[in-house]
Amino acid sequence: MKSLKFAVLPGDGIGPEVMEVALEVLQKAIDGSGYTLETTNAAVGGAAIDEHGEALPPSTVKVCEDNEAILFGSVGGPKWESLPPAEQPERAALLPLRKHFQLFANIRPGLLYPDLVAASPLKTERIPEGIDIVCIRELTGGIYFGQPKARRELPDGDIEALDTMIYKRSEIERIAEVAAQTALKRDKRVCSVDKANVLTTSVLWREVVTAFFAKNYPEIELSHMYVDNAAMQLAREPNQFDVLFTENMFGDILSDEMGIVCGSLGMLCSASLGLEMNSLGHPFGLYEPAGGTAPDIAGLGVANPCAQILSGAMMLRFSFGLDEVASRIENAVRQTVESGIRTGDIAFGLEAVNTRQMADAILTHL
Ligand SMILES: NC(=O)c1ccc[n+]([C@@H]2O[C@H](COP(=O)([O-])OP(=O)(O)OC[C@H]3O[C@@H](n4cnc5c(N)ncnc54)[C@H](O)[C@@H]3O)[C@@H](O)[C@H]2O)c1
Ligand SMILES: CC(C)[C@H](C(=O)O)[C@@H](O)C(=O)O
Ligand SMILES: [Mg+2]
Repeated sequence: MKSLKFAVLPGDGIGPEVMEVALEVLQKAIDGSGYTLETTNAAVGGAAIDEHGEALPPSTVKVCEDNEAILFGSVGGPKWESLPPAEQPERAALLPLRKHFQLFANIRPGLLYPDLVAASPLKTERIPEGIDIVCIRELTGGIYFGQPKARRELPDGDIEALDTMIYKRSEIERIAEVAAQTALKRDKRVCSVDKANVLTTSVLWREVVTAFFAKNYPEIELSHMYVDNAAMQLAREPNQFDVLFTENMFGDILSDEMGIVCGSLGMLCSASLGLEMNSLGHPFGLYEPAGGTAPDIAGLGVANPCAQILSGAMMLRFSFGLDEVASRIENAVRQTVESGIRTGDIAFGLEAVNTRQMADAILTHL
């Protein structure tokens, strides 16, 4: 038996709830395939603060380093919001993990099945065929990581705080390559989103992206859009996009918008990849739902597990090369949703099921 060796970091809030059933789905999907799951659990986020006194204990980093991929839940929540900002789960665990493994390429598919259009806040006639776009978000640069970050009291008693937005040409080129490779497997259209009418980093972004595509990928149709317009266009006509390509913070904001336009954040999975390969010769990656710990429904057992399950499918595809198994999981999720079995966030008129029932239905479609 060959083993699929990955780290499991459930985190906080709905993280452990959706992780538990996602692992069952992965297990069933590989049953009889000659593979076995070899998972190692590690504490992260608020759960790790409670257990070990820090959000990202060295032992957790070690577990991640010793594995071929990371399946991540989500971190954060009201319980830890009163801690000093630098110690909070998001900043002290998730961002350092992304940086540590240089996971600069965040891939978030915005897929709305035709049967689910009623769950989108958009009018059905605007999206009769559903939605199929993908957001490529730069994940280890920009204002999230730029130094200095500071907060200080001024002589007149006022207070100021600053974040710094920095991009290097090399950082822009390496994520442009990911956008291009993604587009080549799709409709060969990339829309690069920036704020080049205001930001210096965006001026560089646009220059570098334009030159990069002209030189390396003339067959791809490249367009540029300001981020404010992109936010509006995404709500107006999402299918005008094929690959939506942008920097870190714009991608964070636009991908949540894409999530709801595609029915629910509970459906939005993601893969974060770098250049490092695992011992199997596939990209090492971190796979996580794009949404958070959903404190408003955590503990109730009603969260939508699809984003976590689909993140697991992305892991099988990218980090283990198991395309066929990944597709089977994606089909099982799709068939379940199409059969009308839905958690509350996507039920819209149908009777809502809970996390367990949703997962059971997905299991029966495998
Ligand atoms: N990757 C991560 O770890 C991650 C991502 C985003 C937010 N967060 C953290 O999560 C906490 C809550 O953040 P927030 O409330 O702004 O965003 P959120 O994504 O947790 O929740 C926003 C809304 O979406 C809903 N939602 C999200 N996932 C869902 C699912 N699977 N099923 C059903 N509904 C779902 C929630 O119920 C809520 O109404 C914060 O601490 C935030 O920093 C973590
Ligand atoms: C929790 C937070 C740090 C994170 C981000 O902003 O990248 C999240 O919102 C996401 O979209 O993955
Ligand atoms: Mg986000």
